[in-house]
Amino acid sequence: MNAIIRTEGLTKHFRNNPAVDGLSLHVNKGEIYGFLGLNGAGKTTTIRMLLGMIRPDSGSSYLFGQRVDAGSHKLWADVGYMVETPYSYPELTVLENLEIIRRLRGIPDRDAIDTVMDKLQLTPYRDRKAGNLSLGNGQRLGLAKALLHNPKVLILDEPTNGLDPAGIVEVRQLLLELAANHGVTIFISSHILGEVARLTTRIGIVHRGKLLQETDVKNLQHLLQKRLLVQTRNPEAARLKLIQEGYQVKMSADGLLLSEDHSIANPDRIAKLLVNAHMPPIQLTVQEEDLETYFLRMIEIEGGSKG
Ligand SMILES: Nc1ncnc2c1ncn2[C@@H]1O[C@H](COP(=O)(O)OP(=O)(O)OP(=O)(O)O)[C@@H](O)[C@H]1O
Repeated sequence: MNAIIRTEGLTKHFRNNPAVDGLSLHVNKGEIYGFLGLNGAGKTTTIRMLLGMIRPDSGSSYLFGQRVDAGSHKLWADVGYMVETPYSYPELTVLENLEIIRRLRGIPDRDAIDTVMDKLQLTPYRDRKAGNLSLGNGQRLGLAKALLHNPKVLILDEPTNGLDPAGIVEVRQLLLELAANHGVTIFISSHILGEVARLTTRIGIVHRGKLLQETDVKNLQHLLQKRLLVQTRNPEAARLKLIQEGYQVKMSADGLLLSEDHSIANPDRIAKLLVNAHMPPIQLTVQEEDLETYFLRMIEIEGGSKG
C-alpha cells in the first residue's frame, strides 16, 4: 500500500469521554489531506497520537508503514510537525531558535536556516526575540522549524492560525509547492473548510472524535446543495402558480426558493411559465451552498447535532 500516514481504529478517552473514537484514515504520498473539525472535535489529540506524543487507548498509527510507538526514533528524521501554538524560546532570536533546531536535528548545512527563513519571509526578523514576534510571525517560525530538515511528511495543526490573509496565501502556496514539486505528504488540521478546500486534495471531517466523511476535494462541488431563487413583484401569486404546476416552492425573505433537481436544471422553464402567467421574474438565480454551510450541515446530519 502507498499510504504514508495511516491510522487504524485510533481511540483515546479523557476521563471516560472519547476525544478520538475508532478513527481510521490514510494519506498517500504527495497528497495534502485536510483534517477538518470544530474546536474540540479531536484533531489535536489525533495528531498527538500520530506523532507518538500520547499513547492511544487502542488502535495504532503508522508512518511510512512503520508503527508509531515510543521506540520509533528513526521515523522522526523524515517528519516535520507543528502542534497547536508552536513553542519557541521567547528570549532567543528567530535565528537562535532555528540554530537550536538545526543542531538538535543534526543538520550539517548551516545555509538551511537562511533558506527556510527566506521561504517563510522571516529574514527581516532574524534578530528579533521570538517572544516579541507577532502571532503570525510566531506561526511562521513554527513552520520554519517544521521545515528546516526538508521532511518527507509534514503534520500541521491549524498552521494558519494568527496569519493575516496575505500570510495565509503565502503558506498555502508554500505547502502546495512542497507537495507538487518535492512529493511531500501533508496532513493539515483546520476548522475552516473554505481554507482547506483551496489547499488539499482530500478532506476528512471529524466530529466528536469520529471520522464522519471523507471526500476528494474535486467532488466537493457536486456535494454542495443548490437552489433556485426566484424574485417576482407578487411572490404569493407566483408561488401559487408554481405549486399549481407541480413545483415545490418555499417562501423566504429573499424570494421563492426551489430545491428540486429538475427546477435547478431548467430555470428557463420556470421563467417562461411565469412570463406566460404575466408575472415575469425580476431575478432568477441558481444559488450554491457555501463550504462552511456544507460543513455544518454534514456535522448536523451525520453527527446528530453540532455540540
Ligand atoms: N489532556 C486532556 N485532558 C482532558 N481532556 C482533553 C485533553 N486533551 C483534549 N481533551 C478533550 O478532548 C476533546 C478533543 O480535543 P482536541 O484538542 O483533540 O480537539 P481539537 O479538534 O484539536 O480542538 P481545538 O481546535 O480546539 O484544539 C475535547 O473535548 C478536549 O476538551
